[in-house]
Amino acid sequence: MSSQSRPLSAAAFEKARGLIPGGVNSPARAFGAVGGNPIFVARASGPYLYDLDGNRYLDFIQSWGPMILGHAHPAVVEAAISAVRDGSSYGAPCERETELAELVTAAIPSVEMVRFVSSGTEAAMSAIRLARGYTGRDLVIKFAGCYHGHVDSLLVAAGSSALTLGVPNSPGVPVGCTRDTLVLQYNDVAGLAEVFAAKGDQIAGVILEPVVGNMGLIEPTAEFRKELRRLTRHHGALLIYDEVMTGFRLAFGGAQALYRDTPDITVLGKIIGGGYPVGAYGGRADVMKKILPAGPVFQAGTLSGNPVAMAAGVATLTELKRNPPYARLEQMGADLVNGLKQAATAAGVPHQVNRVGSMWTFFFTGQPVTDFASAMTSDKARFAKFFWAMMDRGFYLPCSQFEAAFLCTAMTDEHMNQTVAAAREAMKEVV
Ligand SMILES: Cc1ncc(COP(=O)(O)O)c(C=O)c1O
Ligand SMILES: NCC(=O)CCC(=O)O
Repeated sequence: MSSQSRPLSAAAFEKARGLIPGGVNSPARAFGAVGGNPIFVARASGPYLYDLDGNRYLDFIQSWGPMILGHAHPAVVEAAISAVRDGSSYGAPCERETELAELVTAAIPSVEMVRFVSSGTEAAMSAIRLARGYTGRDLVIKFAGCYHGHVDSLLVAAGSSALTLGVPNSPGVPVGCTRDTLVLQYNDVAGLAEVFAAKGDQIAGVILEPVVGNMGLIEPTAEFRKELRRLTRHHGALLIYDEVMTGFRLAFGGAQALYRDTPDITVLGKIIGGGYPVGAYGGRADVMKKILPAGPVFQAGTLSGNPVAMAAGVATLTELKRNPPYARLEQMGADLVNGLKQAATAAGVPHQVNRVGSMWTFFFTGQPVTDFASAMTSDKARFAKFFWAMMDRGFYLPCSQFEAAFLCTAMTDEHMNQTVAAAREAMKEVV
């Protein structure tokens, strides 16, 4: 595909910028790290996005993860339409909530009970409050470069757009809100042991992305996971897996199924709402029963358990259960990444590619990427050039080096081949 022209997107962005800060409702989509204007999406279908100017892109963002079945999957569309016809929100319980809760708890054994909210941010915030309420302790450990939404106490050394746009610790977050947040390096077993030795009896919980997507994709070591479980258990702290990205993506039961881990609390979002606003947190029944009105820990929401989001979530999980795509996504991911590595090697571009299943990141660095510091060795200017070289060929990659890319079930081997062929050309433009 030749270089694309986007005057209508440019005009739409200009107009939005006068009305919406930065022209966007979430900074991750502003193209801040790569320069230039974001595309404005007119519609999306299967693996493709179409912009206002009529250009088509193979979409490796997939709404930052939720659209594992691709855009506008017929079963999800039907379920949502049917739910809307029954009324969009009640502020009263309905059976669609229980139906999704049944699917989630059956898929993830550590989640015996689940509470639905409206975003991943809300879910992570509530999970932290629950851990503190349950243990009667204040300290929470998080890891540099992990992102858990924009809740004040977790917006410390945060990944995703906070990192990309240079505000891992945002103005407006009072020191008091983050005083009880301890930040460690991902995969740093010695650091973890040290903090638990010093403060173990004050630690309410440890929250992490069990596979990180928000500083680019980073895998946990087996030792790190093992020590996390051992130390939290030993010291009476709760282990919180933030599976907003990985839940129902890396396996039906999430990263914890892949690794056979058992966290105390799991944070969910994205896929479980099938593209509608949703979040959830769940875990051991004795812990979850501390939430109001079963227990004293407050958490509420007008649109929590929204029937349209529940219906879309039920349709998505039902489809994933009926036709498990994980083996095929794994194979497509492996083929794609091998092709990208070959393209980079042929062009003499130093690189590291991290991948778990259908999530991957191509880092422009020669050094293995295992934590925040090694992710930072990437050549961001080269990444930006590659991003635009791929955009111009019709491939929509994450617009930051520090984000994961996603595959969806609507993609085929042919799409992977096309992507590799485009990358071969694009790599020549970045050296
Ligand atoms: C791991 C993780 N946790 C939490 C969140 C926050 O979710 P949301 O954007 O729905 O608030 C995100 C993504 O944004 C995420 O990737
Ligand atoms: N890693 C980025 C996200 O997952 C969220 C996108 C957004 O905040 O728009």
